[in-house]
Amino acid sequence: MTTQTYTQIELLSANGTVSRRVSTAPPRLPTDDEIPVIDLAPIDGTLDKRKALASRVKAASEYTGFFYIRNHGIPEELIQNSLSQAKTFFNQPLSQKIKIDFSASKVSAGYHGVGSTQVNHLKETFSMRYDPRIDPTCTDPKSALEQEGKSRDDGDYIWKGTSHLPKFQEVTVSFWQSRLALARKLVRIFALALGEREDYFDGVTSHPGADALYIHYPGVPDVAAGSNIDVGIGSHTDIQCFTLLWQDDSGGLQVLSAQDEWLDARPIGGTLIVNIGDFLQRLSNNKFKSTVHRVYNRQPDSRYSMPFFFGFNPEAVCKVVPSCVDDEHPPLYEPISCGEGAIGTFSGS
Ligand SMILES: O=C(O)CCC(=O)C(=O)O
Ligand SMILES: [Fe+2]
Repeated sequence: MTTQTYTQIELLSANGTVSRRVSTAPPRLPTDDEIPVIDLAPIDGTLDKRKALASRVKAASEYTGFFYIRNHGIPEELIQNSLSQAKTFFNQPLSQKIKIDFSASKVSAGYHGVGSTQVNHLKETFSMRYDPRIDPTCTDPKSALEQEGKSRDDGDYIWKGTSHLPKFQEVTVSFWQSRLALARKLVRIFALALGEREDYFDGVTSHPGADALYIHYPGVPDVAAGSNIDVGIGSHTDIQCFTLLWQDDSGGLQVLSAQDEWLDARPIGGTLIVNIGDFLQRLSNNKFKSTVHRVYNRQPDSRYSMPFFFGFNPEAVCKVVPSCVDDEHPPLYEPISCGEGAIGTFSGS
């Protein structure tokens, strides 16, 4: 009989640095229950179909907090075009990329070079955030910007510094819009999965957190020699409600199982990954799991991924969802806003 051995890791969460027990065994493939592939086609079907979908989402959210989605409605061509734009952007000389330096941006968007965020990693990122001007459901973007105390120029910074790249803005915005629409549909499934009416969160998603990243993990030419360095993203949880993640074929994403073992969340063609973030775990009174994950890119080639982090309206104060509270499960958390929960932890990483 083999015995499992464990070690402790330190990781970043919305509650600061926390320590977790982790098996020292190499990552294994997840079972179908641990990280299921869920067909999203019923999302546009009848209420009964949406409820059946919600019960699958509930099971996955309560177990590992990660699942793949198939038939998500985002055209493969748009994903591939976005990937080409990401590659074109990162292939530029550093002098060009830092024209949209993240630290000089007024809206926390832009370029982060290798080694510039607090999570251990070897990666560079391009990030954009929610902008009412490109949200097709926003009827008055001008006053929305004024309310947030922002000007058009703040949001234009990343587009001005990339305007020499043909179609970069057009494709990047279009991919962002398609994931925003998908996230707004999915949040209604989460509402059902939590035992509420499906419009429960609608009021807090009019100008939601919607941060989209292009990530480039450079390859490690001599993997054996580099085996001691961090190659990817260190262990962390995502801080908002949920993440929609596209990853290329490289592999390397590892997810902590309910039994504290690393699972290999391998890429599956035609799918995106959805994972629960800290804020949704909090609103669910810990029923849904915001799960620790990390990325290793131990290969000579570059790895690319494109995550989209979805949160609620930053100022909306949200309480633990009533259906997750009863005499035996009193609320574990005070009401808080998604913006407050994320303060200090979002760094474009
Ligand atoms: O690159 C990936 O596959 C995952 C990225 C990630 O976990 C993150 O950016 O929070
Ligand atoms: Fe993550």
